[in-house]
Amino acid sequence: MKFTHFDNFDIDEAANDVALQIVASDPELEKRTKFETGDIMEVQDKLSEYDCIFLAALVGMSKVDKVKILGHIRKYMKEGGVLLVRSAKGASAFLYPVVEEQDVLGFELLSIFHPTNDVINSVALLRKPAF
Ligand SMILES: C[S@@+](CC[C@H](N)C(=O)[O-])C[C@H]1O[C@@H](n2cnc3c(N)ncnc32)[C@H](O)[C@@H]1O
Repeated sequence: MKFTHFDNFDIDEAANDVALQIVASDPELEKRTKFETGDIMEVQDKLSEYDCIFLAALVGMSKVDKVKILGHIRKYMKEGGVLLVRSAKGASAFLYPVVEEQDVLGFELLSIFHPTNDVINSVALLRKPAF
């Protein structure tokens, strides 16, 4: 992704500071990357600017919070936009919240992938339908 711009939202300023230091090791990537500190639940119209949104596994630690955050993102993201949600299966569910089909109402579920190697997180690929 040589021309893609990345906007990162994290509620924790320290997490963004560390991420910024990592990205700064690649000056060309740094130019295309922004970090904003704040609760994703406070981000509204800005979400409609993105073709693709990645939701980190630990954003929404309980099922109730995760479903609320998924609903918030669905409300504001662009129609036809893609949302990649990290999930878990088996023992990794002790560490990370599991996202199931019934949690992603209003999205088109494109794919769920459960890795069988040493990668911990599963991923669900969703699309907001274009009406
Ligand atoms: C697995 S870490 C990802 C860190 C880093 N932003 C990245 O993408 O590599 C999950 C991050 O989600 C952040 N987070 C949790 N709840 C959030 C929320 N409601 N809004 C924004 N960020 C949140 C935490 O502060 C934590 O840094």
